[in-house]
Amino acid sequence: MAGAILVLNAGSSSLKFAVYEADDDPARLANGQVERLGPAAVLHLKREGDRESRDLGAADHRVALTEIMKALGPVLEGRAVRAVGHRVVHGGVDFAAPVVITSEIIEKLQALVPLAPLHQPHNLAAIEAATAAFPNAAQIACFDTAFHRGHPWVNDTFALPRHFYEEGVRRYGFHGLSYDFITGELQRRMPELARGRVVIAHLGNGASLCAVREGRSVGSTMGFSALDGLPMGTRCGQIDPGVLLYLAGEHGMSVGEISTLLYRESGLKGLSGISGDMRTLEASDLPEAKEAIDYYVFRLRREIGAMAAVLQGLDAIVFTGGIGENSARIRQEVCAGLGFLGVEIDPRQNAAQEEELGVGAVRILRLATDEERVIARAAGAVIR
Ligand SMILES: Nc1ncnc2c1ncn2[C@@H]1O[C@H](COP(=O)(O)OP(=O)(O)O)[C@@H](O)[C@H]1O
Ligand SMILES: CC(=O)OP(=O)(O)O
Ligand SMILES: [Mg+2]
Repeated sequence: MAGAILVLNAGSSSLKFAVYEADDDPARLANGQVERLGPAAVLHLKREGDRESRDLGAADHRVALTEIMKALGPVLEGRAVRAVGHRVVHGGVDFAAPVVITSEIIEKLQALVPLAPLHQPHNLAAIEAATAAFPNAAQIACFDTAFHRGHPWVNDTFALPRHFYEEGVRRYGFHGLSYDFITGELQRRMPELARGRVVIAHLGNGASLCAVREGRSVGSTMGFSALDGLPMGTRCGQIDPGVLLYLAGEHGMSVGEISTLLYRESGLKGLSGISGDMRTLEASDLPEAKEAIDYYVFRLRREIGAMAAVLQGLDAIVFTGGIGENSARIRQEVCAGLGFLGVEIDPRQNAAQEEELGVGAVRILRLATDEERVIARAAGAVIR
């Protein structure tokens, strides 16, 4: 029976999936996602040039996974699933490369749930569901943190007493599977640029920047958790730790309440009071929507400047992720304030969603990311 590799990627607002042949550079048989998880989720499935979208109504990650498994029935018919590759957002200090999942590993990943509450529980639930559905398949974990593990120490630490670093209180960085894919694309298609100084902006529901030199991560805006750095759909991004002390001390907020506030009620959603979804905000005429976007753009520009300083110069900016790939407005507004770095965007090429957008000294690229492909390659290598 022909073999297949299934990939599951639980993001904070989406559950993405893909099925590949179990070959060397595996051909993709189908892919898609359940997006806008919440009260009005939508399932998209692409297969052999066919596209289908279906409203699911209210769906969380669990419901989404059940619907995806149903939708994949016909794709998997007559094929044995040899491996299931999982995105696991937090690998902590122990995991710097993909691993075959065992019960000991699950225990270690479980311990990291408090560090990535919007992702890790769903990643683990997907592992459990896939193990039950495909008991003979290898289950493989691929980590968002792995790409950043070669960070220089100054970029990896906080200015806390040193024993905290040993304990694992470090700046890990996330979205590593996406950065891995994009740097791979640069190496394959633009090798000269791949040797240069590149800032990759992964702007999805979660968002971060990665400073890449010679294909390796030397800095990122995300840190110990996926809260730091840029503002996101529902997450605050960088915040003065004094605010947290104030909330605990003066408002008497518990750890759980502060966690809910920072992970689920802040960012674009908190600022606008309307939505954490960029499409909704861009379509709104309310001043609060514009203000939330203004803050998003301001912080993005500020952090791109910081990453350019980490790299001591800038050869290219790459936009990727749901917002980076699709929002001409965000790309335009961000680049408009970066002329001093040699960043100049062509409004026509940008509006036309072309790949090359820059007309100044710094190249500006819009590239679609493919975290599932990176996971499939790793899973393929394991079963070979
Ligand atoms: N055409 C578009 N214009 C603006 N924003 C978009 C567009 N398409 C998707 N987005 C935004 O992308 C974000 C989701 O990104 P995605 O990378 O799919 O999320 P996740 O982090 O869950 O993987 C949402 O804020 C969504 O509104
Ligand atoms: C790490 C993270 O924030 O991921 P996502 O953008 O998929 O939610
Ligand atoms: Mg994502």
